[in-house]
Amino acid sequence: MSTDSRVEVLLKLTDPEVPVPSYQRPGDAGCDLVTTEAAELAPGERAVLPTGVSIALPEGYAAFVHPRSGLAARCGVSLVNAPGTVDAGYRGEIKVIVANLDPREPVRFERFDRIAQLVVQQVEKVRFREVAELPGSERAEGGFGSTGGHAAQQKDYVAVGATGASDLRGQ
Ligand SMILES: O=c1ccn([C@H]2C[C@H](O)[C@@H](COP(=O)(O)OP(=O)(O)OP(=O)(O)O)O2)c(=O)[nH]1
Repeated sequence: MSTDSRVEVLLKLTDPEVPVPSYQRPGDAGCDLVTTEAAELAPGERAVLPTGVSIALPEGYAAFVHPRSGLAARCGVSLVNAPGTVDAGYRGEIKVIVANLDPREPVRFERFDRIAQLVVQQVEKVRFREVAELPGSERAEGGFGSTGGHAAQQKDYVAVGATGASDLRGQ
């Protein structure tokens, strides 16, 4: 009997030289994804980079493409859509939408540089039931800074379609 409790995910390499994504250390939540194309991003620029892998997740799972914090801290690299969502039914190559948020320095990726990490999670499917009134709660409609704590950065938020922006002020 197998003692391996890990969830099996089918993987196809769309680039045969790509290393199979793996966890760097025990306890890591994400496996690193590499770019198969070299790219240079000017400050503020973005690119959709191929990873050379496609997967078939079991039903009830999704994979999330997360930024790598080292790249973010050192180079200002983030993902435009962080976290990117890979649906269980998606069979195409996983792509990573990187952005260079550094205001001054360009960033260069070489082929097989690790640019993101993939976190696989179980996801619930819900069935929406429409009601006239929602049950009460302590937070009620408070949001967008309603608990305070960042007065120095306080700004007025204008919600698209909102009639009264004051509802959304963080105070
Ligand atoms: O960072 C990402 C995000 C998504 N995808 C792939 C897998 C996902 O299943 C598919 C669609 O993504 P999403 O649903 O986020 O995109 P959409 O803009 O809503 O497109 P669609 O209309 O195809 O759902 O694109 C990636 O490869 N990388």
